[in-house]
Amino acid sequence: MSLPGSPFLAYRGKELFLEDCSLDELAQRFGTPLYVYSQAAMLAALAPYQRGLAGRPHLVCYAMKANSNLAVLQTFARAGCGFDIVSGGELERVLAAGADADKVVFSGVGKTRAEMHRALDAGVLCFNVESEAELEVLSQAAVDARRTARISLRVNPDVDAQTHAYISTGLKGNKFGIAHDQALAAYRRATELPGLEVAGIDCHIGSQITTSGPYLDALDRVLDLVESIEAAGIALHHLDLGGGLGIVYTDEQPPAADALLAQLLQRIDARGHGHRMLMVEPGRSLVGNAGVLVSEVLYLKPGEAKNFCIVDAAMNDLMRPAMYEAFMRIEACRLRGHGATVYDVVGPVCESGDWLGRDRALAVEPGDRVAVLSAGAYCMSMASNYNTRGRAAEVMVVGGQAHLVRDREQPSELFRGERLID
Ligand SMILES: Cc1ncc(COP(=O)(O)O)c(C=O)c1O
Ligand SMILES: N[C@@H](CCCC[NH3+])C(=O)O
Repeated sequence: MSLPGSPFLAYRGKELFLEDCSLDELAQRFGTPLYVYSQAAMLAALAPYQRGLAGRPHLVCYAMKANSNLAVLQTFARAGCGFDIVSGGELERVLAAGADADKVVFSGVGKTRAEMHRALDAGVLCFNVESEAELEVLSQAAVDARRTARISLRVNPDVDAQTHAYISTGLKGNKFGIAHDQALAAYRRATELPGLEVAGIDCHIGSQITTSGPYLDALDRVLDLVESIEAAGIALHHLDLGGGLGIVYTDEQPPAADALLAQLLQRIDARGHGHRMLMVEPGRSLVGNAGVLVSEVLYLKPGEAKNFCIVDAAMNDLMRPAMYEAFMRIEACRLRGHGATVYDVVGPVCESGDWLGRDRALAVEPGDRVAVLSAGAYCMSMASNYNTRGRAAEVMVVGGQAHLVRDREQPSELFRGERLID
């Protein structure tokens, strides 16, 4: 029986497997909490993007904030992907993973001068600029570095992505991008400034988007702008459509990437923009359903109002439920014969917001392991050391073999760089 979201994850008899690896056995071998990723699932998620864009100049830039493990980055770099980064730290990571800087786009509303200098030295493909003020600073940085910064302006189309308020980015109340009405003036300014070369335009309206309507609305707004920018004599080489496509956590039905792209390309072609290089910046949809978090049941605590299943993973390992009240499926790694009890699945962190799932029917005993599904995106990459907890280890299954791709952080490593005062 395979589970929603991933054909790579299924029960075989009583045991939960990711590809050919029993999650219970991986937990015994590597300890818990443990993130486990399937490389095959990541590449399978990339395929519809590549299919959807085949035959035209394009670049799939993996938005690495979703999961920045080096082996994950290496997987996408070897598959020909570029990367969407949002910090100097992400730049160092992609370079360490063997990616080409000239396939990197640099997004983000708050790039520092130091980050701009490093990205200019590395030779990134494009800066996705998010304000006029940033344009001025980038121009100065490029002149100082005696380099040219290729730029695109991120436009805020004021379109509702119909997602959680915290992960909507394309509404005028959001901090992201340059307002549609101000974009043409910003492009004019960009052509006047030294050190800058206008390369394209981009737009990203939010994350976990499950219908194509908002994408089509945003595209229309962007193409309107492209037409007025080119009418003003400013050439745009590429069109970056951003990321944001949702995944299945429970019963969502997002369009497949190739189906979504077919709709967008039809609109692009119909309006006469088919010659442009196309870029996309998917994050969650490439990795989300390719990973699970495996955790051990420490204690079962029956209560008057609630039963608690206390596990060894916590909000510091996986904060989506605490932060967005996000629903993530939780399954036993080994099915038991007895009936299920309804539990809140919680971690050891000292916060009542430290929960991974509420009101979940589980048949488990202490020492059993559970898997939080769809945990490949925005889980390990958002982990922290809160309560001075070391971050989990990470394993990647490649061709049926499990590889430890990141060690568990040990408690004694967690105060490195701190000093006592004499
Ligand atoms: C500029 C930009 N590009 C791409 C992404 C990736 O989004 P997602 O992981 O939803 O595909 C994000 C995150 O929302 C983003 O801010
Ligand atoms: N962290 C968010 C997604 C943020 C997308 C980045 N702008 C989540 O877990 O859903």
